[in-house]
Amino acid sequence: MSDSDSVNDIAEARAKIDGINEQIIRLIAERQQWVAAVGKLKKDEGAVHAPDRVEQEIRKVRQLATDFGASPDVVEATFRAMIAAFTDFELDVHRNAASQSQQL
Ligand SMILES: C=C(O[C@@H]1C=C(C(=O)O)C=C[C@H]1O)C(=O)O
Repeated sequence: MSDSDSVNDIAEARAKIDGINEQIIRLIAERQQWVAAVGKLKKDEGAVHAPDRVEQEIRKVRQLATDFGASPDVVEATFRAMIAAFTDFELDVHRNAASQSQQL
């Protein structure tokens, strides 16, 4: 398979993108497990939103993007969207865990 600078077949480039999507989703699934763990450990719903932590992560991922040759703006936008979705997910996990512990 040719590299991204010399590829001249859209289907071949898209097959690469599809393979990368699969790797990203594997990592998202792994990330989800850890976000769920955090959601169970937080004391209350107010703690689920952690804006200082989000900004700290954004600073880190922008630097990592630069180190790896990715666009910091694309990486920031991607992470802001992902973290927003995970925060909603974490809120569900936290609520379920809280209602289960009330039933015990
Ligand atoms: C996972 C956490 O909770 C939420 C989800 C985050 C994420 O997906 O990175 C970051 C901050 C919070 O909005 C956390 O506080 O670490």
